[in-house]
Amino acid sequence: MESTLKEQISTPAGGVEDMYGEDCATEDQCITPWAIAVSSGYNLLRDPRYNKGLAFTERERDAHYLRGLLPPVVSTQELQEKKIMQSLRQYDVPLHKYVAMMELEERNERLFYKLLIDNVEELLPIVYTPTVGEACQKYGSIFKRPQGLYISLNEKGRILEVLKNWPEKSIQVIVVTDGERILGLGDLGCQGMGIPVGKLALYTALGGVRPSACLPITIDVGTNNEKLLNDEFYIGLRQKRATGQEYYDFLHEFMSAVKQNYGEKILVQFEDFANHNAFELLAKYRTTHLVFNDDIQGTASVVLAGLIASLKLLGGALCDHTFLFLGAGEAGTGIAELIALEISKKTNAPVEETRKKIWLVDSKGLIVSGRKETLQAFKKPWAHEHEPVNNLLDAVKAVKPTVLIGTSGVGQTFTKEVVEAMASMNERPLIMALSNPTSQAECTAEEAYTWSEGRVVFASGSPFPSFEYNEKIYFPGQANNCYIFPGFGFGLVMSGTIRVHDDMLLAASEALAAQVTDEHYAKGMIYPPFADIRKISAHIAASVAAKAYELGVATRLPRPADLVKYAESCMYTPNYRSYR
Ligand SMILES: O=C([O-])CC(=O)C(=O)O
Ligand SMILES: [Mg+2]
Repeated sequence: MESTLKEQISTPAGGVEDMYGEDCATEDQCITPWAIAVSSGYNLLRDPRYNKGLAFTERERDAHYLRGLLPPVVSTQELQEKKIMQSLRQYDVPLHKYVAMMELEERNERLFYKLLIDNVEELLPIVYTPTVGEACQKYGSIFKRPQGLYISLNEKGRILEVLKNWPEKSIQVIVVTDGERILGLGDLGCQGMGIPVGKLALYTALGGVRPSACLPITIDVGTNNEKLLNDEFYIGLRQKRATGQEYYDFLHEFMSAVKQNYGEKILVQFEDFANHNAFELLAKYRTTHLVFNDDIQGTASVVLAGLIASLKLLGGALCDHTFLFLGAGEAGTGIAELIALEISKKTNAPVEETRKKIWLVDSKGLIVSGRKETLQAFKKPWAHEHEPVNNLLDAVKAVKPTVLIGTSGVGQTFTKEVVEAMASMNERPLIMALSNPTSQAECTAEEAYTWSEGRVVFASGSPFPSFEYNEKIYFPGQANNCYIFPGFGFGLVMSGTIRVHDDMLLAASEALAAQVTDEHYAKGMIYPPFADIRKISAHIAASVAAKAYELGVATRLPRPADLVKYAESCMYTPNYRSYR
């Protein structure tokens, strides 16, 4: 009985499928069909997972009690897509587009993902950075229906019960935040929920994880944001953040409940935690759970990919370059460590040695050995021998970097003087202004190109449009972790991997860099276009899975022979299914 139903479920997209069936990444990830509550008639139109709106066929309208509930016309998904794109384009305000997209997701999930996949370059800045940042700031007013789980201190001792309230049972990926450092916008408390929701939308659209397997979670331990605490529309706990033992005990209850409820292969992505918790949580859980910190590891992997690719434009090997960071938090130290690791693997030099060409500046100036005693643990490896230097411009002059990377969360810090100094020392300086959203970028693409007289190789965390300067068009790259985490996570899930290893991050970087072609290099690009992201994610997933098999942490056996093909065949596609 079960095998017959599974055959029905795995009918190729476009074929007739029992509407009780879920589309599933791999056969053993299928939910047993009878476990799904099925609606018909009016409720079917209200069920975003199955609703097709005007695209229900005559036969489906008869079979599922929809006659009269819809006007006579039968539309196609393509026509629906065209109509919604047209109406989205009429909004001038990005936040209005964001709200319209969220409403679509709540109305018709497949249409939402079809739009996002087919128009990724246009819609990414709406459902993701920069607009998602503004959405979080105003989440109290935007909030209509829960898009994920809210786990607050009120649920202490009952987190397992709360997880069971979520309607979907076969979860593969959780993105969790505690809202303390949302992008470069600071503590947004419970309103940080927009971030896990946005990240998981990309897990599906960019990486191919099916929507029902994704669970956004916001842990609410309070907020120190006075503005929110005094905002009558604030949706979170109205108290200062719990810290210390209370915080760690609560997080521990959460991590234990997650593993108990979903098993060993559930991927937990930590997102936008503050530095002081992010490193500790990652270090604590990476040996017992399948965890990934996007801000430390995902950002590191995407930046390393850009650096590997950029060597075609800059020349030399990675070990020939000197790196200077503004910002020594999760992103800065995460990237620095991965660069040091990659150089170490390539040159056989110990990491302690390869770190020496990587310098970091924090709010107090260059991190140097004289400051070692007062530094937080994650900064200590970067305290090299040097006299004190207390600002970025002087640090650029002292260190003479070939690569300058901004991860401070503070906007407009790559001033004209800083960019000019980089350009005076390097024929082709590489500058990455990674802080998000756009308002926090260290400089704009336009500034980087004009101040360097068009010589810079530039990438930023949030998108900038192409820019014409001296009759030449420049294409800034978007060094955002969304190139990595969807494919990375998909690779872990499809191979049943139980632990993340740094070598998988390196594998993901290499896979992404390998997708940059001569055509892209000719335009000065060091990242491939987002339009190809599904293919890119399949390659990243395959490389990550291959590494997991090599390391013996992948449990899905036998290993598929062609991992790229396997990844592609497992990916969720948003085309409508036919219902019997
Ligand atoms: O969300 C993004 O665009 C990138 C990211 O992880 C962050 O800035 O925290
Ligand atoms: Mg983040």
